[in-house]
Amino acid sequence: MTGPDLLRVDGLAVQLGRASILDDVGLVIRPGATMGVVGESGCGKSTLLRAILGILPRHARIPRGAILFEGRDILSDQAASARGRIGFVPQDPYLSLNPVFRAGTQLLEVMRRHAPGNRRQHRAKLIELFRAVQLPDPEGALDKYPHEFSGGQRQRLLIAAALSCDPALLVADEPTTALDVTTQREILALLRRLASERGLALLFVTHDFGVLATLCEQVTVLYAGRVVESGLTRAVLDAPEHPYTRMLLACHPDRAADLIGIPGTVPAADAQPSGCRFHPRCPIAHASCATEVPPLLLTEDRSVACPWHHEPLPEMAVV
Ligand SMILES: Nc1ncnc2c1ncn2[C@@H]1O[C@H](COP(=O)(O)OP(=O)(O)OP(=O)(O)O)[C@@H](O)[C@H]1O
Repeated sequence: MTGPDLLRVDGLAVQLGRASILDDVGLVIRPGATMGVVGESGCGKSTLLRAILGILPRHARIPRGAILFEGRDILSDQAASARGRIGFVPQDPYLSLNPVFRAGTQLLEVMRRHAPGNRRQHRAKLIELFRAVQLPDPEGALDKYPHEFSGGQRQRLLIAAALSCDPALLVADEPTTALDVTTQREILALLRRLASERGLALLFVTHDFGVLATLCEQVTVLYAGRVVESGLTRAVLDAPEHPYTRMLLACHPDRAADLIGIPGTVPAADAQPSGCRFHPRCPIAHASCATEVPPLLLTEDRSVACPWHHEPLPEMAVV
């Protein structure tokens, strides 16, 4: 792929008190590209999205790193407004709408704060977006309360809201986990279509390798707040190299289930192991893995943070 970067995260560290939630995290998304972020629960996926969206908890610190969006460092106050072109689709449509206000009232309020134009223009744009996300009765939808929509329809509403600021990047935190399987498929197909029709880039957090394979050209695998492997999704899924990625995938040959099954647990963020953070769970760990932080090595089609990635894993490494 060529062209300028749309989003570039460089050497990002996030701390909450003494806990190192993210360390030296980097990723690059080009305009119109799709990137998935995977890793077990607690690996820092949501924290990465929150840092990009500027919604980290108040006590979070960013001791190192940069987040460049359209070339501007959005961690600095002056450039924070550049985040206006990043749309966010939340995880749970049930929790993300206020039940006591009509859909139109809530979404028009979001547009009043973030989109240019007056109320009449915002209304017309919302109806057009409702059409684009295939919400039934787009005009009547503005006057309905959240409980009058199904879960899938609420997610469509929130996707329309995310599109209302004309984003160049749509960030989504497991936007289909609260939905049934059929609705999940429809929402994923919708996101794929919108992304390709509008030239939108997608940054997608998921637990689901099936979702990853269908929606994301590239993948970043996080473990305990660090990137362990990144590259083209097809290459990584077909031939994972980092022991962590290999074990994740070995647990889920159908690649459509939640990530469970690697012996041990993700370390607590305030008790990260020294050296490679995966070494206490790694079946091929060498002595140096406990002391030396492995750099990301560039191989032919990806980056991998393990000098021993060519070594085979012993059988029964996963439960
Ligand atoms: N507000 C907070 N205060 C303290 N620790 C936090 C806070 N938010 C997250 N953490 C810790 O940061 C680490 C990463 O959490 P994060 O939610 O980013 O992980 P995740 O990969 O998105 O997990 P999940 O898949 O379960 O959503 C975890 O150890 C978590 O306990």
